Amino acid sequence: MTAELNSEILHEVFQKRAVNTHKGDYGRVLLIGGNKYLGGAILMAASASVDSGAGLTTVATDATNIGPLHARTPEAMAIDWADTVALAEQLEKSDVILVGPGMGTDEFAVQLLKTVLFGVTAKQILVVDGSAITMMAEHNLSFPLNTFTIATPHQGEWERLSNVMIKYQEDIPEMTELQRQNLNIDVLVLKKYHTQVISNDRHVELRIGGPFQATGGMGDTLAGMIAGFVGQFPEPRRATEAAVYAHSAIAEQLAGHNWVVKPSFVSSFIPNFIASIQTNL
Ligand SMILES: NC(=O)C1=CN([C@@H]2O[C@H](COP(=O)(O)OP(=O)(O)OC[C@H]3O[C@@H](n4cnc5c(N)ncnc54)[C@H](O)[C@@H]3O)[C@@H](O)[C@H]2O)[C@@H](O)CC1
Ligand SMILES: Nc1ncnc2c1ncn2[C@@H]1O[C@H](COP(=O)(O)OP(=O)(O)O)[C@@H](O)[C@H]1O
Ligand SMILES: [Mg+2]
Repeated sequence: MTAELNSEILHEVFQKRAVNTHKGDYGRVLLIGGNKYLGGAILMAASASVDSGAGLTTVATDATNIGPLHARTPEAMAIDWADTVALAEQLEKSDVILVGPGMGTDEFAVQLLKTVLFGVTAKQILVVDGSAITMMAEHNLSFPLNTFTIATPHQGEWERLSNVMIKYQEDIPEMTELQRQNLNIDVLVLKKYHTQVISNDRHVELRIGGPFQATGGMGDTLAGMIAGFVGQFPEPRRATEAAVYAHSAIAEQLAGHNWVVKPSFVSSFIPNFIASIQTNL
């Protein structure tokens, strides 16, 4: 039975911060994506990670995106994703790695994705989104065996990756669960109207949110939130569920006075939303 994902998850996951802590205690998050044409995707993921409260956010992206990133989100650090030495250093020291938003699917992107999939370790958490999911499907790549992996496909991306057609995703959820296990995904966030979050201990469904979220960048923002949440809150399954719930709860609040809710608008309300549930005072 699929249970409803409700606001209780927020109270379970959001924890008051201990006073004697510092940025190193709240996650070193590395976001990899944004080619020359899709830089906005990784910029949106970056602001979502920073606004979620990640201790340190670093972006590995096409060099053309670094100036715009710094102008919009100066809290984030950046490296040129073609700089193999800087990339290897960041890959080694990060706690959470998100790969895929706006990455594109060209040969450079495929090689970069392989570097990430082969380079992650058991101490890290990997979040795979967007173009990275499409490339995994196209090139038959495997998720790493020893790294906790969260995949965030929309239905079209899940169809490519799992070969479960969208109509069967709806009618026969058991096929999706079987493929989640076969593909070695620890948490599957199957994004759609009524997003599902499926992990080995439970299967929950989101029943808030709405078509005011049907705008490019909404998933890139969710991916950045998930990275920021798993970087700072314990238990990545529950932290992912909390991110999925908070993302749509914020959008729904904003939809009261907005026809569409811009993804960057959602991000800007994350700190306020978390504080409405949990304060540091
Ligand atoms: N400003 C930017 O730079 C943006 C960059 N983006 C990036 O562009 C790349 C391609 O992603 P896209 O998703 O746009 O394109 P894709 O071509 O990968 O997927 C979209 C296709 O999937 C189908 N589909 C079926 N069910 C769906 C569902 N429930 N939700 C969404 N689509 C569904 C759509 O009809 C469409 O044909 C990704 O890396 C993504 O991160 C997008 O996020 C859009 C904004
Ligand atoms: N009609 C809808 N109702 C609820 N949520 C929606 C709706 N349309 C889109 N969303 C949400 O918006 C996000 C879109 O993600 P995605 O398709 O990856 O966007 P992008 O890649 O453009 O950033 C998902 O979280 C999805 O659940
Ligand atoms: Mg997407």
